[in-house]
Amino acid sequence: MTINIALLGYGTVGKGVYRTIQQHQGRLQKLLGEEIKVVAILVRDIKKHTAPDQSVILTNQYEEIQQLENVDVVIDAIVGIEPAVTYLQNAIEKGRHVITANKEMFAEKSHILRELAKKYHVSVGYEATVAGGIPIIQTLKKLLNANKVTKVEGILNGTSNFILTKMREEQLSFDNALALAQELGYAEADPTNDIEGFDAYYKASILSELIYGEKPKSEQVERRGIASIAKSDITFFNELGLRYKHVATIEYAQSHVKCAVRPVLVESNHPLYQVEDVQNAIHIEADIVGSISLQGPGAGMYPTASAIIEDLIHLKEEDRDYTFNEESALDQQSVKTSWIAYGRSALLQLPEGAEIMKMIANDTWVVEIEGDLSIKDASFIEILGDTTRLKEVKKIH
Ligand SMILES: NC(=O)C1=CN([C@@H]2O[C@H](COP(=O)(O)OP(=O)(O)OC[C@H]3O[C@@H](n4cnc5c(N)ncnc54)[C@H](OP(=O)(O)O)[C@@H]3O)[C@@H](O)[C@H]2O)C=CC1
Ligand SMILES: N[C@@H](CC=O)C(=O)O
Repeated sequence: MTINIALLGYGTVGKGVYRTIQQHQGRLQKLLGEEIKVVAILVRDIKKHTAPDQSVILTNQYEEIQQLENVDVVIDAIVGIEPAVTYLQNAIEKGRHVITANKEMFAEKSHILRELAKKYHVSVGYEATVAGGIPIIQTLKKLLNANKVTKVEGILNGTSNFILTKMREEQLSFDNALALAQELGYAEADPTNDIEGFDAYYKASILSELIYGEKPKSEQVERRGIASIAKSDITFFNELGLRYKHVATIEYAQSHVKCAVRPVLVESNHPLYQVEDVQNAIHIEADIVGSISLQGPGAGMYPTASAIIEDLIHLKEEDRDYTFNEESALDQQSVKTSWIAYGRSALLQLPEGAEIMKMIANDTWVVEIEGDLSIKDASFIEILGDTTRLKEVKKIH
């Protein structure tokens, strides 16, 4: 018996999937009990490509793939909401399992595909949509069997973490670091998605739907990118013991999902401080188990292929609702958060109740507030980690 696959897209991810299936055929056969064969590949511009094997149909017409009678699984490694969602709907209606790496599409249209898949008794795999090679979806599904997840915090975009690391470590300009991320296959076709936080927001949204059964309302999401962070700021804060990281947070509070994607400053004893280059990391807080952290490559050809192959292995698993949204006393507690107030004007805008803890450089203060800061301004940057370790300096003025 053979599991026949149609691959939509033959770029970084599509090629990674094809090569992985070829190179690990023996292992896959042992796991699945069947041979795995890519029978067709869809691309947009056929002139750019050659079929990797004579037996593989290479086409730019989806209808050709839809008409094939022997396809069991369709893997989506193309870009954007349409035509991907229509292709996958058609595939499901034909009784095919689908696997997607396409976060933009899945963040928007997951409900349509999952409902349709239930009706046609097929599965929808989406491990590759979040955090590249980190098996976060499977981990959460296992965790959610017993736990209520109270908060998820993490670096979910490999490209922006790579850029921030290269700007700090190698003094690369923003543009050169981005160009390198594109060359390495980490960035999205439109890298605005990476650097402006859309990609991390799509991923947070997918996690939110799995954990809380609902997506954050886009108009309530604070989404800020990294494009305005200057190399001089990175160096300045690095010398004070703080690293810029682009962090996504999701939690359930006051009966709705709260989501933010923004640059923060991380102190050296915080786990995210060491998460560098294209690495992603996810910290999960859950009520029974406590805290769990996962770290691994967040983008690239083989890490993403690994996530897609995992979905192949879990193909016949049922999709069910994992959500526990009852609020606990813990959800109601307001915690203190630490911020850098950067520049004299920031100090003048401090909200009532804010406490100035110390001055760590000229015109740079650590302040503490209850809960989140309502002022969304670049002169306030949240700090993660132990701020008592930051050195106090004498006031200069
Ligand atoms: N790169 C990464 O690290 C990761 C990417 N992803 C997601 O995986 C997907 C693919 O990413 P990636 O491989 O990097 O992208 P690439 O740009 O490298 O490749 C995209 C492929 O899809 C094909 N394609 C795009 N649009 C269409 C269309 N409308 N019809 C047919 N074919 C189309 C392109 O064809 P052609 O070559 O002819 O232009 C190309 O082969 C994206 O949704 C991305 O968000 C997810 C996790 C990680
Ligand atoms: N562009 C994305 C690719 C993986 O999801 C990223 O950089 O994280």
